[in-house]
Order: sequence, then structure tokens, then C-alpha cells
Amino acid sequence: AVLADAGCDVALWGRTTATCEEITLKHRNERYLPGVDLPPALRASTDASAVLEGADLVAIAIPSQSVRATLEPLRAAFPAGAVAVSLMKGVELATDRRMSQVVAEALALPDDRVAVVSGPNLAREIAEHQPTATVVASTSPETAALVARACASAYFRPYTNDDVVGVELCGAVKNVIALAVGISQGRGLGYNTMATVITRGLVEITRLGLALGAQPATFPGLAGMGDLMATCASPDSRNHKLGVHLGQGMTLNEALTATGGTAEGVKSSRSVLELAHSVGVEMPITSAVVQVLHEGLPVEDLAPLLLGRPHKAERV
Ligand SMILES: NC(=O)C1=CN([C@@H]2O[C@H](COP(=O)(O)OP(=O)(O)OC[C@H]3O[C@@H](n4cnc5c(N)ncnc54)[C@H](OP(=O)(O)O)[C@@H]3O)[C@@H](O)[C@H]2O)C=CC1
Ligand SMILES: O=C(CO)COP(=O)(O)O
Repeated sequence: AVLADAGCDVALWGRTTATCEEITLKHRNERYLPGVDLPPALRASTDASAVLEGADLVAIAIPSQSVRATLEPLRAAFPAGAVAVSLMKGVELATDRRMSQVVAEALALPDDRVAVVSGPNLAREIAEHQPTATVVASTSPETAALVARACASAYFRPYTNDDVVGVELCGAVKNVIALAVGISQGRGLGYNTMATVITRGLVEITRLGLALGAQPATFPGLAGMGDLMATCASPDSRNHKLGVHLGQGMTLNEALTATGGTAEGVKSSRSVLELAHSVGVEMPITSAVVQVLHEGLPVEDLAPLLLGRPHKAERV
């Protein structure tokens, strides 16, 4: 819808016939965006080859852990010269790879034909044309500029960036921090706790990013602080919501069912922590979230675990 509103000729590929027909004929997607009118020019089909034919730009928006398996069969149909755009905010569990790396590998594309879009971009608000901005990152300035031109509209403002590593890590790790904020809110804790988790969460994101070669300026930007704020503040965020359910005492399975949709931080928390271990970076909030979600740590032990660590200077 963003691309169509920006003037692009857009075809969608989906795997469900009824959803594709609903989008093309009724300009609605009631399951994912109830009540939202989609641009009438949007058309959708389950025929991937037909949708990909002649495309200049291919935007990919599916759950991170399904990207490789979904894209590999499409490699032969991927249009020569087209740019792939990753909208995913996760890290592949089996390989600890960022999504632009998975996309490039699955489609056999060079880095300069891959871009990443990430920022404070909650889907429903965008679908309602509420103003927001985003970051378009690519190792190629030409590719980033092409994607930015394609998606810019009266309600959607893209900024280009060459720091793909930083932008992608911001998008993946903020989901883990939003889970921690949700857990604290589910336990009835207030704004001091929320601000502490967000601020120290940004420190974790920055530390990991710098160790992996990201640029410092990315972290206070839209993909970093911007998306962290949106996701941790919004009751619509799936990661935030799932954290609230856990904080209120649900098991992980109960919380996944109650939340619905994809909460990327659940799986990516593990791959992010593995990445941190691989470069010797300490991520106490991420580690505590992994322990609550996957290792049986009771939610009431999360805060004592974090606050009981040895005291230290703030900028370490
Ligand atoms: N929603 C949001 O506000 C934002 C999401 N993102 C990121 O975009 C990515 C996709 O998220 P989102 O769109 O919310 O995810 P959803 O869970 O809403 O799924 C989106 C699409 O992925 C398809 N899908 C689901 N599971 C699979 C699978 N196993 N294999 C292939 N396709 C599948 C769905 O198809 P079907 O209907 O047939 O199941 C649907 O068309 C995530 O990485 C997320 O972090 C980024 C910014 C904002
Ligand atoms: O990434 C998002 C907003 O920028 C969406 O967050 P959730 O995946 O938690 O819903």
C-alpha cells in the first residue's frame, strides 16, 4: 500500500487464494488490517512467477524464520536486475544471519542489490496514512535512493543510510527489548521501569551493533531509538503484547496464541544472544528475556536478576 500510494505499479504475491481475491476485488485484507481500505490499484495473486515478472523492486515481508525456505524456490523467477527489499526485523535462528544476508543468499544476489527498510513503522498506523518516517539502508547509495524514491509519499518519509548492519540489528533487537517492557507492564510496573529498560536496551543494541561493525550514529536514529520507542510504547506491537501476557502469568504457548501474528523477538532473542556471545558482548536484558521465554525463569525473578548484578559506571 505504501508503494502504491507513492505511485508505483504494485502486484502482491500471497499464498492464500481467498486473501489475494479479497485484496484485488474488495481492496481489503480483513484478517491483517480490519477496516482499512487498501489502494484500489493493488492486485494480488498466488502465482509468484507472474507477480515477479518485470518487477524493478521486490519487497519481502514475511516472518524471518520462513524467509530462506520461501525465497529459494523463487530464485529462478527473480527478475534480472531487480532490487530486493527486506522489511523483516529478525535474525535467522539456524545461522544467526541478518535478513539482508539471508535474502542475498537465498536469491543469489550481490549486496548492492539488496536494501533494508526499518523504522517506527507499525503496520496499522501506516495503513491509516498516519505520518511516519523510516530508514532505507543499502551498501549501494544508488539502491538506497531508488527504494527511497519508490516509497516516499505525503505520509511516509524515507531517510537513506549506508549502515545495513546497524539498521538491521536495531530492528531485530528492539523486539526483544519490547518483550522485556511488556513483561514489566504485565507485572504492573510503571514508567520508571519502562524508561530504564528502553534506555539500557538501547545500550545493549548499540554495544552489539558496534562490535559487529555498525556505525554509532544509527542507534539514536529512526531505526534505533525511533523504532524502540514505537514498539515499546504501542499496545499494538505483537512483541510488546506478548510480553504483557507473559508478565500476567501466561505460559509462552498461551501468550503466542493470545497475541496472534508474528512476534519476531521470541525466536530472534536466541539468535541475538548467540551473536552477542560470538563477539563477547554482554546483553543482560536480552539474556534475561531468553531465560524467561525459553529456559523457565519465572517472570517475577527477571527484575531481581537484572538489578542484582554488580554495580558499575553508566558508560561501560
Ligand atoms: N506488522 C508490522 O507492524 C511490522 C512488521 N515488520 C516485519 O515484517 C515481517 C513480517 O511481519 P508481519 O507482516 O507483521 O507478519 P505476519 O505474521 O502478519 O505475516 C505476514 C505474511 O507472511 C505470511 N506468512 C506467515 N507465515 C509464513 C510462513 N511460514 N511462510 C511463508 N509465509 C508466511 C502470511 O501469509 P498467510 O496470511 O498466508 O499466513 C502473511 O502474508 C516481520 O519480520 C516483522 O518484524 C516490520 C515493520 C512493521
Ligand atoms: O516493527 C514494528 C514497528 O516498527 C512492529 O512491531 P511488532 O512486530 O512488535 O508488532
